Amino acid sequence: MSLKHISKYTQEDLSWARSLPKVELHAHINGSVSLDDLRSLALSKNLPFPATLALPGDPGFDIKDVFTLFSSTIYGVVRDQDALRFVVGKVLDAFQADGCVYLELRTTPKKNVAMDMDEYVMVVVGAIEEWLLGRAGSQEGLMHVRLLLSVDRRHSVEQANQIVDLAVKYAPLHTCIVGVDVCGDPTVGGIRHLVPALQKVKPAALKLVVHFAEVAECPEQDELETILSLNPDRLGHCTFVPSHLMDEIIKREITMEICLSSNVVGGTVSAYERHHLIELWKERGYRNLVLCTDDRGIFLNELSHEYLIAMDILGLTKREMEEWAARCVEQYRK
Ligand SMILES: CNc1ncnc2c1ncn2[C@@H]1O[C@H](COP(=O)(O)O)[C@@H](O)[C@H]1O
Repeated sequence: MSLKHISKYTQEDLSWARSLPKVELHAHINGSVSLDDLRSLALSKNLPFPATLALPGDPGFDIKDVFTLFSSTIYGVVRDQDALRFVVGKVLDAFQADGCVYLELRTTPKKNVAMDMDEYVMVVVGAIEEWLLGRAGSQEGLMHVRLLLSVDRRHSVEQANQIVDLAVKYAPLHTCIVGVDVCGDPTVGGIRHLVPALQKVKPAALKLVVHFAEVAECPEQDELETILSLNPDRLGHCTFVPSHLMDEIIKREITMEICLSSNVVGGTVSAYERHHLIELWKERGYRNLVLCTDDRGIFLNELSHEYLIAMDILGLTKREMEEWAARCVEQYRK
């Protein structure tokens, strides 16, 4: 797993990577909070929290276990407004401490006993605005924070419509809301049924970001073509993209969100040294790539770790890495 992998770096390397101004575009809120923070939260609310969990690094841990962690543990704790506010604050603190200067979070609005989807979005937005207000005028450069509302591939088209409508409704009122993401366990179900809802995103001047070819077994053969027909702004993972579609992505200069540790720890890529980033960077010469953490609470991967790992597997110098990071900052932190 990533922490073991980065043990070869010196403290000086880590400090350098942390001090580098960085962009994070692919971070799920409930996957970015640390399990220790969730444990404390559960304790303070008298909620059950398993003594042992299937965790990254355990034998046989794979991407299915990530989704089990969400359903069996994390959502059992993050289930009211207080908990959600706490989680958002912790995630923002963590990214700021890691040298992130532009953070695009994403989260799936949820209806539960404590709130409906609309209230869920307002709690997240309120927590972000409060966090930013609390740091206005501080010595540290203020991180820019933006938010995508996620549609889960298991949602019905009605749920997806509700989420897209929330993004359309709130984006003009809250500048942090910038678009819609499509996420969820990639091993279950396709997304064709969601197309009528997703088609409304771009005409509303919102970004469309989609998890793309994350696992080898694509639920529906033509799913990838369908996604590309929606003209997405960014694609996440892009692990199992057939060559002709990769040509198309590159021709259109779509940004790819590269999640090294998520893919390796989740077992969809067998080793960092075999990650598709290497082919994209070296053989295809593609540069519209942004390193991301995905679920740093689960994978224990700071964004600065991802930078060190990428530098290592691509054989880049610190200067080259600084140039890459600076290009990302220039592109996203406007
Ligand atoms: C590992 N790769 C991944 N691939 C696809 N979707 C993922 C994911 N990691 C997380 N999520 C999605 O994000 C939700 C948790 O954050 P929020 O409750 O929305 O903040 C998960 O339930 C899943 O749908």
